[in-house]
Amino acid sequence: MTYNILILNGPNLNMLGLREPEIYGRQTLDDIRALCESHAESHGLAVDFRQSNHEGELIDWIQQAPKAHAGIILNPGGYTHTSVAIMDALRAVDVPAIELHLSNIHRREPFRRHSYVAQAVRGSICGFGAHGYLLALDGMRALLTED
Ligand SMILES: O=C1C[C@@](O)(C(=O)O)C[C@@H](O)[C@@H]1O
Repeated sequence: MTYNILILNGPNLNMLGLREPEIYGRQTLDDIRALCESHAESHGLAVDFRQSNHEGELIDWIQQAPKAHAGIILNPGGYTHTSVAIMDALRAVDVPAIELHLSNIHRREPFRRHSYVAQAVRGSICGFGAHGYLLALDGMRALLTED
């Protein structure tokens, strides 16, 4: 069985490669998409990889996920720390979700230590750069095959 995983990227992640490379690395979001697609393929998963700078669009995608996706991996960008609405959307759908950050949000400014999204997900991964996406795919596969 091939599980289709929705990977959502929030605001400013389209700027990866240019954006604060000392924090987020030099890989672009397209590089990360390619890494995810090849990792997924070799692990019996399919990925639907998306990015939006708009909170409502991310919420629409979360709401629609149960129609086509077995799990959600979400890097909410700055909405991590502000969005009750994204937390509520994740709670509204019966699909397991994993929160992901490239940087270690616990070692940065104090306002990044709080995540609304963390309260609506099965687990969180942060601080491993682009490799975190692959860890999240492995974690999602384990969740789906153990459930
Ligand atoms: O946009 C981002 C990226 C981020 O989610 C990360 O991947 O490390 C961490 C957030 O605090 C920040 O606003």
